[in-house]
Amino acid sequence: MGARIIDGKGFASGVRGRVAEAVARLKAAHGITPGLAVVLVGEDPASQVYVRNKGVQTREAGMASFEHKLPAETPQAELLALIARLNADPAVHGILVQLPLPGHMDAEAVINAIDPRKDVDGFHVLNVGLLGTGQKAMVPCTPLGCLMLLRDALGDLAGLNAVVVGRSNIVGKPMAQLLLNESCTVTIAHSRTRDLAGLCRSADILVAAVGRPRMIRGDWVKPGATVIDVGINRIEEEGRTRLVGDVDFEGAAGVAGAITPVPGGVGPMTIACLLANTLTACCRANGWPEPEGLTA
Ligand SMILES: Nc1nc2c(c(=O)[nH]1)N[C@@H](CN(C=O)c1ccc(C(=O)N[C@@H](CCC(=O)O)C(=O)O)cc1)CN2
Ligand SMILES: [Mg+2]
Repeated sequence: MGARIIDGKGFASGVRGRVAEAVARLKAAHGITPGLAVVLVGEDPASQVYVRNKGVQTREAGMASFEHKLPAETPQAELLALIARLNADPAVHGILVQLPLPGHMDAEAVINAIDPRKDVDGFHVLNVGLLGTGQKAMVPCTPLGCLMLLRDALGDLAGLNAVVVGRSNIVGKPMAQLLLNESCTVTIAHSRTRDLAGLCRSADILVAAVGRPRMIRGDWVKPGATVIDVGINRIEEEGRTRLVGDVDFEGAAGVAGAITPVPGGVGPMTIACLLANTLTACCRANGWPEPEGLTA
């Protein structure tokens, strides 16, 4: 195993510490506490864990946490009415609706009902457009976390060949956009891409976000490349449940220059960047300078 293991868990803890320091400064200087509202619809077990962790980490950073838990069968109009109240609430600087939503809801309509200035997930179509045109946006948390890890590992990313495997609105597309904004040469690959292995082997930066356990093999990785594994797949192996990424970690770590593990790589950056985005939204709402090193 030659690759440096990128410690996302440790890096995320540092980001949360910097957010907490900035929050303390805002409180002392202006008497304002950034507030994050998280909405969970239904009882999906993984979502319940993520929402609980968001609440805990929000409070640990000194911010106000508002949790709204609605039954799975809640009519969409009721969720939209809650979002309208949160949009109008001056104590709430960030709003997040946990995904996935129950099947009867139109996720796009729900997300686009959030005030874009409070859209700390960066999923609102206005923020997608702002990011796509290189303007100041709220940036989706997981890709923002990947970007922070890449900048830390590599410094200037300009001119590097980046391949993003996966084209979701939540990770793949915004990740590609962020890398393009860093002047990388970016290719988005997906299930219909031809010679995926060959394409991956051309990447200085390889981001895997496909949701298929260990799909990216060691011999798909260019020697010395930086591999960012966004996958979180629960598999049954040797009689127990294991969490694995979209990359064959053992194989890729023998070839790559640096690689994120699963767990403990990209995952913890998601909530750290949510806190950073909430702080950013609070600063922007009040016309204060943005926190340094916590935005794209
Ligand atoms: N509205 C949103 N919904 C969802 C998002 C999101 O960013 N916004 N992302 C995911 C879930 N998610 C946060 O919501 C999330 C996923 C994973 C982790 C994490 O820390 N993973 C750990 C492993 C945890 C485990 O054992 O399961 C890791 O990879 O090390 C945090 C947050 C979908 N929904
Ligand atoms: Mg991880």
